Amino acid sequence: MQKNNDQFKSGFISIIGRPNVGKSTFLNRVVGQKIAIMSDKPQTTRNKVQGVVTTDESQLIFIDTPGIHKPKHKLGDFMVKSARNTLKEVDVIMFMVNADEPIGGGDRFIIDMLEHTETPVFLIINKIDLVHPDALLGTITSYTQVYDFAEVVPVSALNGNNVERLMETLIKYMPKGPKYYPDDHVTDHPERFIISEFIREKVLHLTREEIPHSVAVVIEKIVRDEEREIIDVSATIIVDRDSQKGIVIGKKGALLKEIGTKARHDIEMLLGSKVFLELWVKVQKDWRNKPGQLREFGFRDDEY
Ligand SMILES: Nc1nc2c(ncn2[C@@H]2O[C@H](COP(=O)(O)OP(=O)(O)OP(=O)(O)O)[C@@H](O)[C@H]2O)c(=O)[nH]1
Repeated sequence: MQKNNDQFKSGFISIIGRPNVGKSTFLNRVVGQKIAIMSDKPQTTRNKVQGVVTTDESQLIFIDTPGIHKPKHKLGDFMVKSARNTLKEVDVIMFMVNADEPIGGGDRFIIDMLEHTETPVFLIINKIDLVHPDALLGTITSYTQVYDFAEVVPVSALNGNNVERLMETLIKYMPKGPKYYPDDHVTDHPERFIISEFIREKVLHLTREEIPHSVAVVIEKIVRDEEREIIDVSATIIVDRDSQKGIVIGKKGALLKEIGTKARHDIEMLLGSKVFLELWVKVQKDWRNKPGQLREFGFRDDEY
């Protein structure tokens, strides 16, 4: 039953943590739809992705911030700036860490960033399915010794263990507020962005360590062909170096074909239509260090 409007609670939650701690996995679990890219390689989430969870009494709006790390090049600067600014705007910060790894330099870097924030910070110990409960206590202590967390919640984003309790606790911290989004709204991003992320995800999965994060995907067109009842999608995969172009294409184009087949499947699910996907590969040297090109690929400094 819908509660009275003056009882409704809503707010914004930022998920931060070192790359690979499971932020996207968590988001996908609570939102219940594949909207944030998942990968076993670090730093695959580069744009802010919002997931919206609406219940009868509340609406939680999640911001999946890029993995915070010490900036190594221009792209890193964009990511850190974005993460830092979101911390000020939200109602709760979820600081997610790995249950099976000790506190490290990357975590301390984030904790330093949290020093000056007044927003309540939850310590989320993820991947508890990988550790013995006895080991958990030591991990918790190592974090609570260095920061005064508003809540400490161990979860497994993968199998859902304790996620429900985390959601209930989050709701407690939300202020009274409006329903910002309609009930069926799960993401703010246009289909274009999600499609490019699907393709990028396949490139990263299928090329393993050979292609680092130096890959961008630009969607050239999405056109519905009413007669053929098909959607034509054309996209360009942009890499740093000639050698990477060869890797992405593969022997006689085999890898590019596999990337295309897998991405097409996801895009068809998203759009609910048959899709014809055309992929190109282009070399654009050193694109990560050129602000002009970063903007062209969708990284906008002034948005943050
Ligand atoms: N065993 C286990 N694995 C998990 C859990 N949550 C996430 N993973 C795995 O950890 C890896 C990284 O998960 P992601 O969700 O992509 O991590 P992320 O924090 O979004 O990574 P970035 O986008 O790089 O910041 C994937 O292989 C997940 O399957 C968990 O609760 N248990």
